[in-house]
Parts: sequence; C-alpha cells; structure tokens
Amino acid sequence: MTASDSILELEHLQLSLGGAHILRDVSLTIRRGEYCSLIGPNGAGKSTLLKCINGIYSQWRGRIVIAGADARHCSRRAIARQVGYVPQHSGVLPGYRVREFLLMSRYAQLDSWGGPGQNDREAVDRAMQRTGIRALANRTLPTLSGGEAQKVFIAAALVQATPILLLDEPTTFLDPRFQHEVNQLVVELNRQEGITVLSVSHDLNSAIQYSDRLLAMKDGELRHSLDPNAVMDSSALAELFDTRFCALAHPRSGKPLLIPE
Ligand SMILES: Nc1ncnc2c1ncn2[C@@H]1O[C@H](COP(=O)(O)OP(=O)(O)OP(=O)(O)O)[C@@H](O)[C@H]1O
Repeated sequence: MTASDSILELEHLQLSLGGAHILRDVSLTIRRGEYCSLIGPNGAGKSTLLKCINGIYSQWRGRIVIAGADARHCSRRAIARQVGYVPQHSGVLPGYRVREFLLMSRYAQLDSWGGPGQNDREAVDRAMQRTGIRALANRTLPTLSGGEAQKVFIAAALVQATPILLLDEPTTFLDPRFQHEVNQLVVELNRQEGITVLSVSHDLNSAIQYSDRLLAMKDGELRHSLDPNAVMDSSALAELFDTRFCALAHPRSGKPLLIPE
C-alpha cells in the first residue's frame, strides 16, 4: 500500500483512563474507500478508539495520521472536516428541530465570522434527501423514533461532507427494517460516494456481509484483521468472544453466517 492509498493510520496507539490501560499499542492502516467493521466483546476499547480518532480524547500516546496529516497537530475543527462521527445512541436528545440541528452540525465548514449560508442550507437539504428524512425537517429530536433519530445522526455526519465516517453501533435498538435501511445507506455511501467507513458493530453477520475487513479488538488490543469471506473457520472469532460458532453459507451472498452455539 502506498501512502496515498491510506486515509487513516494508527501507530502504537495507547490510552489510559482513570489509571487503567484502555488501548494498548494499537496499530492499523485503513485504505481510502475501505469499509471496516470494528468488532469485539463489551469493554474491548472499540468506542474509545473512535473517540481518539475524532479528537474527543487527546491524551493518547502514539501516532494518528488522518488523510496524511498528523492528528497531534490538527485542531478539532480540522479533524471534523475529515472525520464524520455518529456516536452511540445516548438516550436523551436536545430539543432542536431536525433542520436546525443539522445546520449546527455544519460547524466545521462554517465561516467563523458568519452564520450558515446558502451552501450550508444546500448541504443540509442533500443530507436529508440522502438519508430519507426530509419529512422530519421540522420535528424536534425528542419526538423521533429510535430509527428516525439514528438517520438524523447519520445525516448530521453527512452534512460535514467528510471523506471518513466513524459509526458507533449504528443499528443497535433498531427494528429489522430500520437496521436494513441504515446498513444499506452506509454501504451506498461507501460504494457510491467512496466514503471510508469504520463502524463499531455487535451485529457480526451484517459486519461480515457488508465489510471489506473485520478488525477484531479485545482487552484494548487489535487481535486480528480478518477477511470476512474467510471466517467460515471461526476459530479467531471463537477466541475473541469466548464462544463457539456454527458457520453456514449465506443463501444469497455465499458469505459466512455465524450462529453462536
Ligand atoms: N472515561 C473513562 N474512564 C474510565 N474508564 C473508561 C472511560 N471510558 C471508557 N472506559 C473503560 O474503557 C473500557 C473500554 O470501553 P469502550 O466503551 O471503548 O468499550 P467498547 O469495546 O466500545 O464496549 P461496548 O461494546 O460495551 O460498547 C471499558 O472497560 C470502559 O469501562
């Protein structure tokens, strides 16, 4: 891989929080346009890794390179121009209307001296169109269903028009139809618009169906980088989750489908 192929590089990333080692020497490179799923048991450090990449945590050691720039020397705003972030569902939502919330989410692109302009309003309209939420524009966030709110948060990441999208369990709490719609949307953003995706997921089978690569974390370490087509031999995942899996071929895609035994 040449330097221009890679859009995100982590070198020996370490982070301690409250005296505990949460990330231990994580090194990985993600190619431009790649779709990676970050998998692993509860408490493995997956969400923390995303928070280091998008600048929520800054006290890490090691190196993070985003689109060729050393993150240590980038402002939060500069990182926000490269990295869109859809956080884990947090429950309590602020009382903004959807359109207003999306305009605020443009902050990294806004002129620091002025309010939102025509470009910003158009970016919000495009993101609402792309995520199918135009009808929700004047609703307030607390009135939305879980699935609707998740689409709004994806739209909020899209209004930044960033080349990298980080998603933290985007389909948790969603019913099967919304799960499918959100998965399809993320795949389309990746395949059609070339957005690089790093998505934390506990939905192993969707991760296998949609990703180019599975990044398997445990105890703050990156244990495996797996080809989703090669997990029919599920021994690495059995070790990761301390459970055995029965592997079948998906009837349509032929990719592995794993059922915990
Ligand atoms: N601010 C903090 N202070 C102390 N410990 C923290 C803090 N944030 C996270 N941790 C701990 O770091 C570890 C990793 O947390 P993280 O949320 O990254 O795991 P995860 O792999 O995303 O887990 P899950 O799948 O359950 O969401 C956990 O043990 C968590 O309790």
